[in-house]
Amino acid sequence: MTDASMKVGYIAIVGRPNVGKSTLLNHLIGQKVSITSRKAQTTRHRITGIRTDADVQYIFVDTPGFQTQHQSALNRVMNRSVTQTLSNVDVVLFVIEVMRFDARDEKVLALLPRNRPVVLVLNKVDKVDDKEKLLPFIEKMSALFPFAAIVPVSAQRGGPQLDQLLQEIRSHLPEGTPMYGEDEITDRSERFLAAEIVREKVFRLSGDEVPYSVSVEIEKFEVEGKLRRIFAAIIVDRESQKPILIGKNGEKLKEMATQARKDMEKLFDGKVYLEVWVKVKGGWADDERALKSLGYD
Ligand SMILES: Nc1nc2c(ncn2[C@@H]2O[C@H](COP(=O)(O)OP(=O)(O)OP(=O)(O)O)[C@@H](O)[C@H]2O)c(=O)[nH]1
Repeated sequence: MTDASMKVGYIAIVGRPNVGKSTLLNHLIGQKVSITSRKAQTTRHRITGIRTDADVQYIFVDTPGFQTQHQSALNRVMNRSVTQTLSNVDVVLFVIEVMRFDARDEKVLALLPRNRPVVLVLNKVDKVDDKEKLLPFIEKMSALFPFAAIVPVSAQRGGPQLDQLLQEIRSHLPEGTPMYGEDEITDRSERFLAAEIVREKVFRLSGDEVPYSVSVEIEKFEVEGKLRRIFAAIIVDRESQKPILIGKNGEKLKEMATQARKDMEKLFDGKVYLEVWVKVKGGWADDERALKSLGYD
């Protein structure tokens, strides 16, 4: 299929943690693909969201939260990933919280490419009572960088501002042939998305007690007509972290699994049977589980 009037391109979303990048992505593609959480830094994977309209295909690249507080190896890798992402896209969306521009935003600003269009997205405008204050803020921001455009939005509420943002992005995309089918919203597998959903629930429901080293592995993913059977392991480093996730009488784990299952059913548009358990990395629990799972079918 070659269609000269079709525009196709990559868009990176950058910004310090918690400005609403994941929320924005979810609204722009109309489905919950990237994970969001009140807790900063939950997006560790590079996630691609795809939106296909009649004459344009937007391929969104979500980047890990830009970490400016600690200089761990992980954070350095994350920052490097921001830089790499930016050198491979057609448009950069730099997201900040409207009326706020702090030292952390400044560090992200320093990474922005000069040879690509950068659109400044002022998110959370719903929090601004006095809209008159907006204009001076926009003026202040436009003096900092040659932005291609400055668009105020509420990623949470959506509305016409998001259409305006899409139009703005479209104007910077090159003409091309669509790379994905119309109904594809992500090139990530359902397996990957299932793991992301479970991981989001872990962060949402266990507050600050759980370290970022927690990961989720999908050990089995079976599809039977419209039913999906998903077996997910939450992997922790130490035995002592297990009870935090499991909770009293297993209640916390049960709640995580219930919420995750509901999200999955919405996303996959079908029934989900979900089993979630906590596993200590490299521990004996692996073997026990492996044995147990043999007898499942
Ligand atoms: N009031 C308001 N809150 C918003 C808006 N957009 C996002 N939020 C909230 O801001 C918080 C952070 O949103 P995320 O989308 O997880 O932020 P993020 O930038 O992806 O964060 P990291 O993954 O940590 O980099 C959540 O509690 C959102 O509900 C908005 O337009 N208005």
